[in-house]
Amino acid sequence: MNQIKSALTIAGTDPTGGAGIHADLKTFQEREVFGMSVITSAVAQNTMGVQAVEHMPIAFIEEQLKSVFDDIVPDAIKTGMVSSVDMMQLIATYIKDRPSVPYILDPVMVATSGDALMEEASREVLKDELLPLAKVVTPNVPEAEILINSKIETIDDMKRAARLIVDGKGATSAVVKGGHLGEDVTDVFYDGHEMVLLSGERYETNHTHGTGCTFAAAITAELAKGTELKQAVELAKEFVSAALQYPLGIGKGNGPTNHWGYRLKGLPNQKGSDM
Ligand SMILES: Nc1ncnc2c1ncn2[C@@H]1O[C@H](COP(=O)(O)OP(=O)(O)OP(=O)(O)O)[C@@H](O)[C@H]1O
Ligand SMILES: Cc1ncc(COP(=O)(O)O)c(N)n1
Repeated sequence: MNQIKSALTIAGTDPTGGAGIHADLKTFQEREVFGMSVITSAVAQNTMGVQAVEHMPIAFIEEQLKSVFDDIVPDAIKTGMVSSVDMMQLIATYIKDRPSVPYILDPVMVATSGDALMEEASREVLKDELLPLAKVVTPNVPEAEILINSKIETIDDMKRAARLIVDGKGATSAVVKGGHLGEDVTDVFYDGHEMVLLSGERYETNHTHGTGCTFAAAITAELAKGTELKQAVELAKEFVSAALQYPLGIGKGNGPTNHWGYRLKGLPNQKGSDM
């Protein structure tokens, strides 16, 4: 029997289940990877916005990390909401200690509702300490603008951003996501050699809560299973597209995505096998 692969998400919570840790674990499960989680911050939020945030004490985040790593070393690690400099520096030590485990950095800064999820003071540490460790970094357009300190208005700007993040800042690869760039939902993937445009149909839906988390979690699950990098990103794009194509219709605001949408579309789960 093949050993089941596992993935760890280090992120914040969403009690309504659409974003953060919850979106990640649902995605891992759908991709047949054993999901584990370390909570950085408990967020009282829903599809309408963020109501309150409690950050976990650093010592307790470390206890959680130790609990996981003393027992089950993950096959891939993803970070989402990591608010403070101290949290980033702690997490960086765990990632550096395991250079062969792919690390996926979703540089979550602001929720869809506009609420801040990362302290401004953490931006430089994210750029200097986490970015160079990342196998893939997945900024949306506003996040990429902060990473490169310049405006992004076109696909060419997205390509320039991806180049600066990889060639300039040391990530192995980047996907600059286009969900916030007008009518187009083209994402730009760059791995230092190849620039690939990932295009897809734009679905007219406000059920987009957790889209970014879901996309990065799908990449994480694929890398945990050993899928090649470009293929992992392409599969994740199909996964998140299907999650938007079949909205669930719940929530009073920006509702959650449908994590089993890809099954309705008949996309394969494991390579070569239909669900
Ligand atoms: N309306 C849409 N239809 C189809 N695909 C979309 C749509 N909106 C976003 N996407 C895709 O979803 C993924 C996440 O993109 P986006 O730029 O929205 O990230 P994000 O800002 O981190 O997520 P969120 O909007 O949840 O905060 C990308 O692959 C993007 O192309
Ligand atoms: C705990 C947490 N992490 C991340 C997001 C961003 O979600 P999105 O994927 O919509 O950008 C969120 N709203 N809450």
